[in-house]
Amino acid sequence: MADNNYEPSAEAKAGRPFPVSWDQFHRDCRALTWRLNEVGPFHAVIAITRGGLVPAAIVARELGLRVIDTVCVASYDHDKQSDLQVLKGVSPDVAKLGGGTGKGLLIVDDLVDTGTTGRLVRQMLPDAHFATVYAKPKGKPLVDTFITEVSQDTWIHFPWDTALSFQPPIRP
Ligand SMILES: O=P(O)(O)OC[C@H]1O[C@H](OP(=O)(O)OP(=O)(O)O)[C@H](O)[C@@H]1O
Ligand SMILES: Nc1nc2[nH]cnc2c(=O)[nH]1
Ligand SMILES: [Mg+2]
Repeated sequence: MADNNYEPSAEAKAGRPFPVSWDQFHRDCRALTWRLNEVGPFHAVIAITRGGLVPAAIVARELGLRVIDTVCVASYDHDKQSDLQVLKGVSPDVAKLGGGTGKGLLIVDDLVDTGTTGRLVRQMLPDAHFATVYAKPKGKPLVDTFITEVSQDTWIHFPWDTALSFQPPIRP
């Protein structure tokens, strides 16, 4: 029987796949850190889980930062966007370091897409610096620093979501 409730996933709607290798991701995170180094210094890094954990670790290593916090949010169930849920906010110690408004704090995420997640963290910490590795046009205005812009119809495949697999040759 036909499923009349079928709703295409965000990935299917985006259409254009953009696979990123570990190597490429590491290089892009380093490039991001070179830019952030011009903006800092920062008291602490706040990773937006889960995707922000990997770039936050690399950025923190490069900037010599050892105070790392998380804001835990969920907005996509695999690739279907649902209501944004805040599962954990900023820890009181780190909020204090940022004077309550986030001044001197660095928020890191892997990407901005529609900007829903970015908007929420900006509301929580309006004076923090918000950095992402990748940015799509709708979310770009929310980010202070990013490295690579991709089109809105691109779906980024991160190395922790993918695995090497056989590809048949183009000409059989
Ligand atoms: O700009 P938006 O449209 O809000 O999309 C961007 C957010 O979506 C992804 O997170 P997701 O909620 O899928 O969770 P994850 O980080 O745990 O993979 C990504 O890591 C960003 O945080
Ligand atoms: N992996 C992945 N997650 C997302 N969440 C919102 N947009 C994207 C995207 O392009 N790739
Ligand atoms: Mg995320």
